[in-house]
Formats: sequence, structure tokens, C-alpha cells
Amino acid sequence: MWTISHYRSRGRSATVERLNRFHGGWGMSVDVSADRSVWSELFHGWADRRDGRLRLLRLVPRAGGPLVTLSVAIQVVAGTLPLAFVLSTAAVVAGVPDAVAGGLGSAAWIHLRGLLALTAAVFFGIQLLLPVQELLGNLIHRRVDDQIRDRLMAASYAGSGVAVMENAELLDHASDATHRLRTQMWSPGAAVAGQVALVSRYLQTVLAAVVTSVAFAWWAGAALLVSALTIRFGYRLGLSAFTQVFRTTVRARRRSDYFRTLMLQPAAAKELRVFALLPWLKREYTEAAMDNVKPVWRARRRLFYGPYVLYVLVAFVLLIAVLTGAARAASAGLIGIGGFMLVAQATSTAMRIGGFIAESDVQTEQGLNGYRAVEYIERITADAAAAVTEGDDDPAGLPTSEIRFEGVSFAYPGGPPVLDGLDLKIPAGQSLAIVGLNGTGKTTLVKLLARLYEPTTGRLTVDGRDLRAFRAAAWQRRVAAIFQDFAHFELPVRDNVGFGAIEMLDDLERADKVIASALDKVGASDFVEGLPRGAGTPLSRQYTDGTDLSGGQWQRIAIARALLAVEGGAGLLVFDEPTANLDVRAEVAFFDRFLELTRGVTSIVISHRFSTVRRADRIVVLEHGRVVEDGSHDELLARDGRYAELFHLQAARFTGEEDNDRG
Ligand SMILES: Nc1ncnc2c1ncn2[C@@H]1O[C@H](COP(=O)(O)OP(=O)(O)OP(=O)(O)O)[C@@H](O)[C@H]1O
Repeated sequence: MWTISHYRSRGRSATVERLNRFHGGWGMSVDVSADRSVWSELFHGWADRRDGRLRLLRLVPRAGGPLVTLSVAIQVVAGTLPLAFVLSTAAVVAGVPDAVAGGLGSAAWIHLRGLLALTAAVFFGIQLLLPVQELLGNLIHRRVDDQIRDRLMAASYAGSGVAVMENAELLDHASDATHRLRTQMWSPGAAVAGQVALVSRYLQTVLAAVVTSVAFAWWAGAALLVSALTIRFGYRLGLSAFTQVFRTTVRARRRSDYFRTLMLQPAAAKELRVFALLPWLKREYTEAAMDNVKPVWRARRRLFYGPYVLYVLVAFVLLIAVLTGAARAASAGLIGIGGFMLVAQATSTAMRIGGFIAESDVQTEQGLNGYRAVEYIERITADAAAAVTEGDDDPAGLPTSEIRFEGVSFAYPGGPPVLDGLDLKIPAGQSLAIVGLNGTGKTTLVKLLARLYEPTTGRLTVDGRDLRAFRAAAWQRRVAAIFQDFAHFELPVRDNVGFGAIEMLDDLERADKVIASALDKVGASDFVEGLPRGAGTPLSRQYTDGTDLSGGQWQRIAIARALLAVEGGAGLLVFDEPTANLDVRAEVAFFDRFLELTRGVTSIVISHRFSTVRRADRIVVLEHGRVVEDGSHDELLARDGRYAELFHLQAARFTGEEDNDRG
């Protein structure tokens, strides 16, 4: 959790300390400290970066064989044409004196005309290929990103539990990866397309060096190559070293994204105004944004601009040597004017690889960061899924006799025990209510039952069999649970209810019937019929004809979803504070109906309202992680223990209020 004061501290060391605290989870160390020399920092983690590039290269075939083959072929042609242009323009320049001497119509003139046409055709070809290269690059980019997106979704839903989704570091990376994939900027797909785009650039450089060697001198070709590659590798080294810093600022980026979206979210707008939070929010946003960009700026200056001057100087000396040598050879008559032109143009063509390559460099380095985030998420979620024990058995039709918690203890990661040796038997077909003070673990108990978390010790059984003998996903389909923080899908009413038994939605006619019946059972038919498009109305004001619902109306929709799940075959119904937003009369009416509707279905209701609880077949009181009382409403009142105390407290409040109202 971020606190206001946590991020108040300013200054480089504080920023570096914060950033270093968050980089560990990436699986490699990213050192933003200035204690090292620039050179050792540039090469620090180089092997890891190289391996990352190789993993990106292994993604290239994922874009599809024919597309990649075509794209590489186009890149080869695009890499060759500039040299063809250099050769033909050099030939044009060399042919001009003879054509001028021969005059119009001479053989030299006709030859020159042919060369000019060839040069124009090559130029035209280069221009024509540019959009084709871009188009194919975009296709590769999109196809790879689509697959990475699928991988990310599969990783997010690997395993049955949700504990992994609460891992802060994983959420940092997930937000980073999804942002990249959503914006398609600096994504893994962009990196892969950027790698393919390098084919034409490298080919141009090599061909330019070969042409220079053949047309002038081998040493000049070699010097040209060394000069171009010095700038190239130096530039890439600096870029890849400073791009690592983005991996350490991922949490600051998430924070600034959070503050920015908070400012624009309708849900927060009311409280931002009422509590006058906007100035604070703006300040926090700016601070988070600065935490994100300052280390990057600093690393860019240190690792990138400084050393880059050195590479340029080396390249400059070599280029001067090549051009001076060519000029001297031309003045000595060893190469003609065309030869000199050729060397000069080849030099400029070769040097196109030095420095920034718009279609490749930033994309490759940043996309690699995005790919690493995806790999990290896959690793963590696979580990979490592997830690869940599950068998192959099918829990269809269960429970038929009972569900049991046997000595179950549980603690959230890093937290104190919530459940502590809990024993509880839930007979099939019975309605059980769970009561207890805030934070005593009632919701946690049902999360364990739904296998969203695994017990730390102890076990759960269904009809005497360990829950772990069943496929976790199949068991979850047996459980129809509506939690306190149930989902508000910004989708039509029909979907919000139908998600209880998604397979039913395929048969539209039947779906409409069962959804209407579920809405009727929870007393939601009237208000749904009054919506602009009935059950087809999107439940969000952000869509045409969309609407929002009151808390109680949303709750009825969620309950209808659970009832539909029972209709679809779920064997265990769980309601966590199902009627907290219903008025007292609606609640009483609902529960009278509810017990009728779910008769014979194993159900668990968690509630603080004793008017709800007292109607259940059986009630358990949870305290200190265990069941401390167990019985029917009358039995527990007669016992005059914890339940009776809580019940009388609530009853007295209501009676007091009524008395006051009367008075
Ligand atoms: N995802 C989580 N990560 C860490 N701790 C959690 C998480 N969810 C709940 N807790 C903690 O576990 C304890 C039990 O929470 P739980 O939600 O099960 O209580 P509850 O009895 O349902 O409370 P309430 O009546 O307020 O709904 C609380 O101390 C809570 O802070």
C-alpha cells in the first residue's frame, strides 16, 4: 500500500533506494548506482541482454513462416537497392563527360540515358518498398503481440487460486506488460518487427563496404565497416544499458498511471471533490511521474550521450581516412570521378546503420523489457499453479452427504493466522449461516472452500474425499459464490445474470427464459423491465442507453447470477453479505423467498444481519479462527453465549431506534 509520506522523500539516494527495492523480482539485478565506472555499467548484465535478444529472435517465426519469409525477402531487396542506386549514380556521373563530348544521339548519350532510367527505376523501387516494409513490419508486430497477449491471459488464469494475483511485484509487471500490449508501443511484437527491419540496414552496410573495397581499396572497405559498426554497437550498448533503468521504474510508472486514471474516473470524482483531493492528487501524480523519468534521464546522460561522443570520434577519424584516401586516389588518377562519387555515397549508405534506427532500436530494447515482464508473470503463475495439488476426479453431483473443514489453518502471505485449526461440518442440503465480528475470517473460509486459496494446514473434504482429489476448476464450477465485492460487469443485464451458467447463453431462447425467471425470483423483474432496453441494457452509463444501478439493485442482479448457476448445476451456493444493500423489508421478503428457492441446495450465508441469519437451518459463530458456537437460532439464544450477546445487541439497537421514532 502506498502511503502519502512514503513517497515524500526527495533526492537521488532516496529515489535510487526506492527503485532498487523494486527491481529484485525481475530475475536479474539492475544496478542504477553510480558507484561503478560508466564502462563497467555499460557491460553489466550484457550477457543477460544478449540472451534476451536471442529469445526475441526465437519469437520471429511465431509471426508465421510465409509472412516472415516474404518480409525477410523484401528486407534483402530493400537492403540491396540503395547500393544499386549508389552504383548507378556513380556510373551516371562517370558517363556524363563522354555523353557531353559525344552530344545528343551519340552512343555515350544513349548509354547515359539508359543509366539514368535505371537510376530512376531503382529510386522508384526504394520508395515503393518503404510502405511495403512498413506494412509487413506492422503485420509481424501485431501477430506476435496477439500471441503474447494470449500467453499473458493464459498465465493470468493458470491455476485455480487468486493469491498470485495479489502479489504486488507481479501486478507491477502485469500492468507494464498490458500497457505495452494495449498501446502496441514498445511491445514484444514491436521488438520482433524491429529485429527483422535490421536485415536491410546491415545488408546495406556490408554491401557498401564490399563496393568500397572493390572500387577503391580493401582497407577503405574494412575501415568503413569498422566505423559503421563502432557507432552501431556503441549506440546499442548505451541504449540497452540505459533502457534497463525502465525496469526499475515500473512501480513508479504504475503509481503515476493510477493517479492519472483516478483523476479521470467517475467513481472517484465525488470524493475527490468533496474531500478537495485534487491538488494533493496532482502533486502525487507529478511526483510519481518524476520518480519514473528522472532515473531514466540521468542514465541516458551518463550511459548514452557521454560514450556516444567517443564512438563518433573513432568513426569520424576512420571516415576522414577513407574519404581523404579516395580524394587522393582520384586526384592521382587512380580512380575516376565516378569512383570517388561511389566511395562517397557508399560511405554515407554504410553509415545509415550508425546512430538511431527509427524502426528498430527503441522498440527492440523496450519491447524486450515488455517481453521480460511477460516471462516473469509466466514463471510466477506457473510456480503458483504447480503448488496447487489437484487430482483428476470429477466432482459432478457433489456434495451428496457433507463438506468438512478438518483442522484447517490459514494465513495470507506475510500475515497472521486467520483460521486456526478450524473444524466445521456442512451437511449437504442444509443452509448454514456464518456470523462473527469484522475480520474474523468468514470470507476467507469460503475462499478456501472455493479453492481460491489453499489451507496452510489441515484439509477440506467433500463426501469424505479430500478436495484436492478433484480438478480444481471443475470443483469451482460446483460453487456458485457471490462475494461482498462481486463483479459489476459493464455489460447488459442479460450477461450479468447469464454468466452464472455461461453455457446456457448459447441457446438464446432458453437463456432469455431462465434469465427472466432468475430476475423474477430475486424481485428484479420490475426494475429491469423499466430499463431503456430491458435485459439488454448495458449496466454502465458510459454506453448508449446504458444505466447504473443502486447498490441493492446490483445485489439482486448478482444473486440472480448465483441462482442461475444453481440452475446450471452448481451444488453449493455461497452468499457473502448478500443483502447488505437491501432495505429491511426487501431483505425479509428476499430471505423468505430464498429459503424456498434453494431448498435442498447446500448453501452458506455470511451476514451481520441477524434477521437474515436466524432463518438458516444452522448457525456457526466464528472467533479467533475457529467455530466457537454451533446450533440453530433458538439453540444459540438458549445457550446465551456469544451469538445471543450479538443478537441482543443488534435487536436492542433496532428496538431503541423504533422507540426513538415513536417518541
Ligand atoms: N487478500 C488478503 N490479503 C491479506 N490479508 C487479507 C486478505 N483478505 C483478508 N485479509 C485479512 O484476513 C482477515 C480476515 O478477513 P475476512 O475478509 O475473511 O474477514 P471477514 O470475517 O469476512 O470480515 P468482514 O465481516 O469484515 O467481511 C482480516 O484481518 C483481513 O485483513
